[in-house]
Amino acid sequence: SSPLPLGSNAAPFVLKDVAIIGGGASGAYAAVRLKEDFKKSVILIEKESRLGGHVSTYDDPVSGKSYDFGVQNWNDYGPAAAFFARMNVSVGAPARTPLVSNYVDFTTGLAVNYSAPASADRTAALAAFLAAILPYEDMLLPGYWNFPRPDAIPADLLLPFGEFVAKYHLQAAVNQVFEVTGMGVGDMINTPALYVIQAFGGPMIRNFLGQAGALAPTSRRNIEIYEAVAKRLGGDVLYSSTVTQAVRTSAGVTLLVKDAKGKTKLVVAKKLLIAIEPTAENMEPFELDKTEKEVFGKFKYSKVHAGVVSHPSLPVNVSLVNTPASASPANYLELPKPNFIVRFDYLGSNLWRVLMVGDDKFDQAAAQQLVRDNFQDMVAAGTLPPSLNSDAVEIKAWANHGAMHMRVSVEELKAGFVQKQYALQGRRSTWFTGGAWSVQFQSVLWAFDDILLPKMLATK
Ligand SMILES: Cc1cc2nc3c(=O)[nH]c(=O)nc-3n(C[C@H](O)[C@H](O)[C@H](O)COP(=O)(O)OP(=O)(O)OC[C@H]3O[C@@H](n4cnc5c(N)ncnc54)[C@H](O)[C@@H]3O)c2cc1C
Repeated sequence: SSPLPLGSNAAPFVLKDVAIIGGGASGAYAAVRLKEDFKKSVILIEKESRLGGHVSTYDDPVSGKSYDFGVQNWNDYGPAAAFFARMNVSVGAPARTPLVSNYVDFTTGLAVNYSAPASADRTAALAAFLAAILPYEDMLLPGYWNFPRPDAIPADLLLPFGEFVAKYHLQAAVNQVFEVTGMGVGDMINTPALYVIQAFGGPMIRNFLGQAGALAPTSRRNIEIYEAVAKRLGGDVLYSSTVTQAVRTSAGVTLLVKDAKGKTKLVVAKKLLIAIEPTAENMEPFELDKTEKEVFGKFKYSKVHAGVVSHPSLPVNVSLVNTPASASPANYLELPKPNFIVRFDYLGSNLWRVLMVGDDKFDQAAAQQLVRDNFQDMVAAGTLPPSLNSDAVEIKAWANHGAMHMRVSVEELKAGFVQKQYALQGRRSTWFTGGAWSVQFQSVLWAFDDILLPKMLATK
């Protein structure tokens, strides 16, 4: 009853209960649960040569130390602690090196005379933020399963975040919300509050308020969790592989999968679980129908990059925080506008982490150029000392995180976007997980999978 195999008769044939696309947070976790808990045969198709998606651990050959420049830690939310235990990865509170913040306008390279909010004011604002969003938490986490009808969406969620901040007097928390994760949405102040709440949210605030913990492997190598998953999945992963063509019907799916060497395989599966961002480019091989195209075509998104860089002029034990001159002395709603570098953070061993966010055209070349330009501007402005024997910033490691923080306009939300998006679940034997269906936090996505998988398996 499977759809007809595609193309090449020579391609080896793989028959599975579920084919999963993308071995990041949501796909790798789903693969383990489907295989071990639900006793399904799975095949995980991952385009890189490793699992783990946004986790980037840099093993420094000089110092022998490891530095995480992607995912920093896991909110102790939902199944997170249990999953680490299950994978035999020992976890503790994440190591945090205290850094001194130096505020610099990266558009000019000049230092900014900025007074960060007092810590007591920030804590009070975070507590007020949590109280303000508490009534909405069940509508939003761990996904939009209980999202209200278009005419019942709380007005707070549709306010531009800047107005939400003003309404609840959250000014003293804004720079922290932005610097930690809120910057992912780009122009945070003008983004609907819904998406900033999703980018920061209850689990994160509880962590900062000391009401909930955060976890990280005690090895100080965050990739350890996905190395453990890879071991458990063994030959059920096709690495360095992507789908080049797909036939999807209500009876099942057939996928033509190609690896880096150009070798192809046909995968026939009863169900398909797509665990990658649904950009037009990513979805192209899946031959979306009109309904799917209409929904996914509405998404706007950011592009995110992170790197490990080095230069003798960069300051040790310091975080250079991008702060517009207009934020001086204490205008907390003045934030960098995309495309921007958020910070240069000292890691240790003469290494710094850079994190940057841009629009949908912000590619790796543009991001790396921005690093070099922002750095040169700081030297030219006298904010950083010149160095006699080293001009350009050296890029030691790079992660192109691609499209993230999928979001739509208030008008689309009021036109029932969330309901239309969720109605795609299960059509043509295809199910979806990942950030675009929930939030950009690994432990929340694991909790999202815990809800999704039984629904997926309950269908014929
Ligand atoms: C710099 C950075 C720091 C972060 N820090 C944290 C943090 O501290 N804590 C936290 O909880 N979250 C953090 N996040 C967010 C978190 O990593 C994401 O929300 C989460 O990884 C999203 O999971 P996902 O399954 O949707 O996608 P991903 O984890 O990105 O997984 C997608 C996977 O699919 C693969 N893939 C992509 N396209 C294809 C294709 N066409 N075919 C096959 N495979 C494909 C990718 O290689 C990847 O492995 C961070 C994100 C970034 C970028």
